[in-house]
Amino acid sequence: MKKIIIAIDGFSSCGKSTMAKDLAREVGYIYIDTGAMYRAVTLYCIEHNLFNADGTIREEELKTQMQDIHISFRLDAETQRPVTYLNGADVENRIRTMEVSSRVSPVATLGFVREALVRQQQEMGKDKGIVMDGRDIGTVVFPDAELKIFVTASAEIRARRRYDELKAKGEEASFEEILHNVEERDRIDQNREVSPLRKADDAVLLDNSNMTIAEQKEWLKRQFDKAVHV
Ligand SMILES: Nc1ncnc2c1ncn2[C@@H]1O[C@H](COP(=O)(O)OP(=O)(O)O)[C@@H](O)[C@H]1O
Ligand SMILES: Nc1ccn([C@@H]2O[C@H](COP(=O)(O)OP(=O)(O)O)[C@@H](O)[C@H]2O)c(=O)n1
Repeated sequence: MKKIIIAIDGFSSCGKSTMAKDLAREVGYIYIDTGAMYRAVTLYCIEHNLFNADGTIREEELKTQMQDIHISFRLDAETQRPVTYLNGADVENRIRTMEVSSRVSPVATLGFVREALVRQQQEMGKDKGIVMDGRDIGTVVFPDAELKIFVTASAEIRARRRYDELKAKGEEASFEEILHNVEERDRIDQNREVSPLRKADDAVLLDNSNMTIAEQKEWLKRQFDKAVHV
């Protein structure tokens, strides 16, 4: 069967990576979470004092240090889930904190950051057989992807899902803070100059506000089956 590229974009916390990961496992494709890459660059900035006290980024310093930032994914042998590595260290949990969530979108507005990460993402997908999720996959990274999905759900539902997830991990979280973060990131992601978040004209729209994880998984599998059989 021919191998294709599946691009899944959409708003924050709506279930993109959940469905992308499930599909990749089921059909034997590679899964790449591009949000994890922007989060890893953000963690690097926090750990290397590249944020000023007012929250702005020391852009020139980050630009010269981009060549020192190496991001990779490895499969956890036990869970079979991908784990994000930054310069050889497992950062999977550290990139999911509220601190990183609150700083990542400004980092993702920087053209030189996007150029470096997009280049790596295109390299990862050059042999196809890949499911990639993010904000600009169907529009910029793989404009010729055979299957493009754009996912959305109401902000309250998305914040509730993220809140439940953090609670389950035992992390302190406030629903109001998460809702604010989700809305703020959507605003920055949609309004940035470089590769703003938008639905590609040929993407299939999915509002999963009232869908279960199992339902959206089946829906995506049907889209995949259609795309590989044309
Ligand atoms: N349809 C759904 N119904 C309820 N919870 C969901 C659904 N899809 C995903 N989730 C949960 O919502 C949270 C955010 O999902 P995630 O896949 O990380 O979103 P994204 O990749 O879009 O940020 C996760 O805890 C996930 O388990
Ligand atoms: N392809 C991508 C992926 C993420 N991002 C940025 O990285 C942030 C974190 O992405 P994410 O996918 O981990 O976000 P969640 O929806 O999972 O919280 C987004 O809010 C965007 O600012 C991006 O600009 N382009």
